[in-house]
Amino acid sequence: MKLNVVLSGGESRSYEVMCESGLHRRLDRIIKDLSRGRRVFCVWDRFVHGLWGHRCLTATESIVWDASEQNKKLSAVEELARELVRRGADRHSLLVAVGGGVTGDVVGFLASIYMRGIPVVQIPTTLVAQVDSSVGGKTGVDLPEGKNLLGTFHQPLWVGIDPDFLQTLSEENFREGMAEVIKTAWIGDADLVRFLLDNSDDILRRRADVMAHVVFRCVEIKAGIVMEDEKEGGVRKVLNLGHTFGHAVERISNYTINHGHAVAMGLICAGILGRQLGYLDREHLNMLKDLLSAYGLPTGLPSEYSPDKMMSVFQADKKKVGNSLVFVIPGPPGKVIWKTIEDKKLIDEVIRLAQKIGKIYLT
Ligand SMILES: NC(=O)c1ccc[n+]([C@@H]2O[C@H](COP(=O)([O-])OP(=O)(O)OC[C@H]3O[C@@H](n4cnc5c(N)ncnc54)[C@H](O)[C@@H]3O)[C@@H](O)[C@H]2O)c1
Ligand SMILES: O=C(O)C(=O)C[C@@H](O)[C@H](O)[C@H](O)COP(=O)(O)O
Ligand SMILES: [Zn+2]
Repeated sequence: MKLNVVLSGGESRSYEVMCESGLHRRLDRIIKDLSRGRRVFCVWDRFVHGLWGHRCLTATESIVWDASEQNKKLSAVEELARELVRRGADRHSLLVAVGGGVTGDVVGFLASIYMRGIPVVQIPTTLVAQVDSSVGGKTGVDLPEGKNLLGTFHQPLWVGIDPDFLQTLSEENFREGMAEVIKTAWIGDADLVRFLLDNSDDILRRRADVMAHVVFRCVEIKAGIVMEDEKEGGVRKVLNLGHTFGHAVERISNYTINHGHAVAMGLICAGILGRQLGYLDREHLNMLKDLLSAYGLPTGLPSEYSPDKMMSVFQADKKKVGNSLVFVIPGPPGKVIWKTIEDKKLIDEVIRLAQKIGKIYLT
């Protein structure tokens, strides 16, 4: 399965996303063709290299790095850049990011600034990266003050997704990816939401054909939004559903809560906000909760994420306009809006309700 992401500027700014089981075996050949004689450097997540490095991209020069959210920071970008210089990478070189969303974001960012910008190919190996981060060109690193506060838009030259990579993912990381799948389905496709509810056993077993369908459909939804609004001037904000709350959770936890779990908590908060505003009915809020629960994801907010702490971290949210916070709010599956919320008491109330949602909405 393939699709083209066509950005404003036309064909010259389009790129292919290929999703195919077994693709990892063809990557050396494909990258060689894409490189057109340029030197290629594959930057691998060290852990993924240990699992997959002998099975693919063996003909390409490798650099490994210790990928983790704690290491998604500017100093890691500098270290990798210096390694590239030592190895003779120049402005005609091509980078290939092989790993999860952290590797994709960091290597994408590095590519966007290395000698003022070189191309990057994304080879996503986690579910988060396959359904979300490898497509759309957002790159970046965290600051102690907040998530992804330094970054660029740098669209990849090509994206190669092989659902086979998902077979070696830990249970926790697979479930984490399901939070972004649920987010994407809720934004763009009521049928996919139904599919996720009806097929949780096959999905949790990572049945290859089912996963290929889920991953590709998410990529189609995300690519459609990115094609409409590459740099988040408008509709792309919906891809941030659950992220205002989620990013605050990540930051408050000092990045010890992983992105997917934080997004799951954020989706519940956003759902409660939708309910309070009369945009999401009780039945659909319960459906969202059931969906998260079917995939073993959090369905509420732990009590340590108090309204005061959350409020102070929201100040670093990139969707803020002046002093006003902008929240993405779910309606029924397939319908999402964004809205400026001035009423701080309402957000306070939402956070409190998220801490006891089981009692309030399901009895
Ligand atoms: N740019 C975007 O649009 C975008 C979208 C979504 C998420 N993100 C970012 O992505 C990051 C989260 O991504 P992630 O969940 O992939 O985290 P990650 O890259 O840290 O990977 C999670 C873990 O899985 C391991 N791993 C990777 N591939 C594996 C495989 N095939 N088999 C076994 N283990 C494997 C990694 O070593 C790591 O320990 C966050 O920083 C988030 O902000 C960015
Ligand atoms: O691609 C997008 O746009 C997204 O918002 C996707 C999110 O899942 C992702 O976590 C992204 O990194 C968040 O971006 P940010 O601009 O809120 O930092
Ligand atoms: Zn995300």
